[in-house]
Amino acid sequence: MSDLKTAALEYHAHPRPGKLSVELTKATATARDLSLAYSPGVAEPVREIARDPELAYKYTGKGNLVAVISDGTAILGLGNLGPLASKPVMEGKGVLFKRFAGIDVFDIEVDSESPQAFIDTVKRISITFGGINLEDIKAPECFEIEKALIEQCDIPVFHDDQHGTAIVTAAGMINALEIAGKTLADAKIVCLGAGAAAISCMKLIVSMGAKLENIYMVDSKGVIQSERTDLNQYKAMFAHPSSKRTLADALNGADVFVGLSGPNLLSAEGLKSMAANPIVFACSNPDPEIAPELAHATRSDVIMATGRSDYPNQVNNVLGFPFIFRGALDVRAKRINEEMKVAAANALRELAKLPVPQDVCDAYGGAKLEFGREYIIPKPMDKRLITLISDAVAKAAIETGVATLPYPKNYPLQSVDDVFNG
Ligand SMILES: NC(=O)C1=CN([C@@H]2O[C@H](COP(=O)(O)OP(=O)(O)OC[C@H]3O[C@@H](n4cnc5c(N)ncnc54)[C@H](OP(=O)(O)O)[C@@H]3O)[C@@H](O)[C@H]2O)C=CC1
Ligand SMILES: CC(=O)C(=O)O
Ligand SMILES: [Mg+2]
Repeated sequence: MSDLKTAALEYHAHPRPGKLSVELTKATATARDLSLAYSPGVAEPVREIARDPELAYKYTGKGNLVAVISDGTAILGLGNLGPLASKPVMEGKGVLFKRFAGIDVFDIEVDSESPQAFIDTVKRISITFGGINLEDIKAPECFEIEKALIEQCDIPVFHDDQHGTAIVTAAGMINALEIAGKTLADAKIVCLGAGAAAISCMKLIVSMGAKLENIYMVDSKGVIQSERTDLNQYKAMFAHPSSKRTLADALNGADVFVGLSGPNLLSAEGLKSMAANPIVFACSNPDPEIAPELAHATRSDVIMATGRSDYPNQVNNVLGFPFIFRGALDVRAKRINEEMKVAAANALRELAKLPVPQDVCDAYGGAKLEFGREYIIPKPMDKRLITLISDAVAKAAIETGVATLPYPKNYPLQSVDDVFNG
């Protein structure tokens, strides 16, 4: 077994199985405490909530509780391995929510026979939570599922692989283009993959200034172009007239490659054919579309990012979902709208340009981190993410009328420790 495999299995198994547990937030030392926490005292908040459902936010953990829910149909880039196998990833998302944004998570793995069964299950349990983070559900079913749940639930429902990924990718791409001396409006972009993450990423960058006709989306059958007759409605949005048919055709002269597909699908030859200062976001997890070592050996001018924690430039939705939900929960937003997503992307992009605190450099091996080819996007350990992204999201929610609470008194948060100092 490789060192990483052994260490990863050991980490998950010991000293107790898994990565999360439930903690108590109130005193439970005496009979008096128990008479408040349970019978008879618990009847009082029950009666209050029955009278006014909004009081669930006052008397229960609902307002700080997010469900991370999967059917296991697209677990990272590992494919459809079923709901139970997705549990380590869903627990992992719970770890990130808690560590970076102080949000409690129940991970829920649903064994559903159809998208409708999944929708019905999630809808029925949705009242438990302040928000729902859908995870690792494959396209195209994920689009129908998210749309239905947004319509049926009165709490934020957010498919992280779509929107979390899109927000972080857009931020990283705009910064990388700036470093390469290019612009989003002129960039020729190849997106390998046409699933949940890819469709949403390309939609967001178009809304932020990329031109649809400059985007070549490539699925397992080749370039998505007007003559294809096998496209679902989501892929069809990206079809335009083109003589390009293969990934190699699309890569020739391209400025940007975004991989949201699977491992080792970008060859050295393909990378060689890209324009000067090529930007490569090989975001498939855990194994990228091209290994950074091969990319750097192939092109000395490449600006390279992966979804992984162990290389520079981690373009991963961890930079988005904890802070976006924090902001949305704190103003009790009814949904996470486009303005909130763009606000998050811009906050993330701008943070990358600020001087990096020493503790963040220390957490990443001590090297000085500075806006440039090896640092296009902030690091997950940067405490300023909660300050800036959650603030931007909360303000955008208020400005666009989806917030039901005013700007919080404890904002902008300086750290996770500030969350309950309202
Ligand atoms: N770094 C990050 O933050 C994130 C990374 N990802 C990564 O993106 C990838 C896709 O995830 P997701 O969108 O949720 O999954 P989906 O199942 O929704 O989409 C997978 C897509 O990959 C395409 N694909 C698979 N194999 C090939 C191939 N050989 N050539 C071209 N395209 C191929 C599929 O093509 P077809 O449509 O023809 O079947 C499909 O469009 C995963 O590797 C995941 O780890 C996802 C979210 C976040
Ligand atoms: C990062 C993530 O959500 C994924 O690869 O699916
Ligand atoms: Mg995912």
